[in-house]
Amino acid sequence: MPISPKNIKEFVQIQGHGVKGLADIGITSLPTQYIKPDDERLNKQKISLTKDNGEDHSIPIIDMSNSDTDATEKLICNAAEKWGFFQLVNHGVPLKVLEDVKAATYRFFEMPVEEKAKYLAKNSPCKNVRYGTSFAPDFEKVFEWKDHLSLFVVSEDYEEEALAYWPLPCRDEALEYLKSTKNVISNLCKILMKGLNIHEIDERKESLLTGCKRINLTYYPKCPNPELTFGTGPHSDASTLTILLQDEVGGLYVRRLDDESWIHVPPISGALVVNVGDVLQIFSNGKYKSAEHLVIPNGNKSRVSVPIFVHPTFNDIIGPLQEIVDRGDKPIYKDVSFLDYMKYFLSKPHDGKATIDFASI
Ligand SMILES: O=C(O)CCC(=O)C(=O)O
Ligand SMILES: [Fe+2]
Repeated sequence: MPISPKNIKEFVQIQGHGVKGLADIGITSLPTQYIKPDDERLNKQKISLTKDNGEDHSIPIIDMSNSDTDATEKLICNAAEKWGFFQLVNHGVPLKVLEDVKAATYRFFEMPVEEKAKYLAKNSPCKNVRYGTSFAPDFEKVFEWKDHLSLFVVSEDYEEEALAYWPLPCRDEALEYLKSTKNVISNLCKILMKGLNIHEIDERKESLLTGCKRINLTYYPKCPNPELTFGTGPHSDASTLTILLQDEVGGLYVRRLDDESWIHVPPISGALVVNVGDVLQIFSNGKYKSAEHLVIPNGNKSRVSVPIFVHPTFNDIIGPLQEIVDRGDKPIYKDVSFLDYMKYFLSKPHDGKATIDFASI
């Protein structure tokens, strides 16, 4: 079936075929709606090597099973300051849980369009379950080459809602992934707070850091011209922390904080990629940094990833943490409502690190 650029939006977004639908009918060149202007693309000059003269320059790889916990904690806080990104190995989440949620992602996206379309925003029986494409297609001039299923976890009794509404091909696996990552997430929060000299995490603080979560099952189909587009455009996350499971295909790049070049995040079997989000940069008054990152799709294979965005609740106000202000540090961010922050993030295309200006003083 030939597709003219005129009906791309109808086919991909409105009918819900997604970009996977375009890949499945075998398009051989990228529709113009996905082509980024030349000066915005990731060209080779902007990429730095992960290995140079035998030296490894990639983001830190941190082994959580190291018996020297002080040293591990320092590595984590240091990575959050200097990179905003690191990979965790031996984190305690069973490999099977990770493999199962990747397989479940394929199962969801391989369903017929009629099944997936039941979860489009206009059809979904639950507002916390959303199937969609690109990032913010209502606001983007150029779309991103990806489809996703977003599962929001907004309350303590999320399990009941999940059992009732999450799509069956991925429901149990996504729930298991969520449960199995709970410890590592709370452990990371504790360590990162300790690095700010905050030693007590009461219920209130726990909720501020991790009160809501969103799991995205993300599908980047094989792309006819990957060099002309983004699977995910340059952005930093609006989260406190993001825990990301990627498969073996690769294509995730992070912007280095020192020289602003982009560096590949090499897939490591069983590892979780962790990144600092804008909210933690704000909470820490700029000590921890949310780094920009992007995804280039692959020309030969589809790729899946499963991020968990960990964030405050939509009733929370975010700003530099009270302990930091009480210590006398001059706040560089003002208090803003997290709901407003999120609304702002979702009302524009991905635009690098610009969102955080919303909270800058
Ligand atoms: O798919 C990935 O590797 C990263 C996706 C991402 O950065 C995001 O969804 O915020
Ligand atoms: Fe991201």
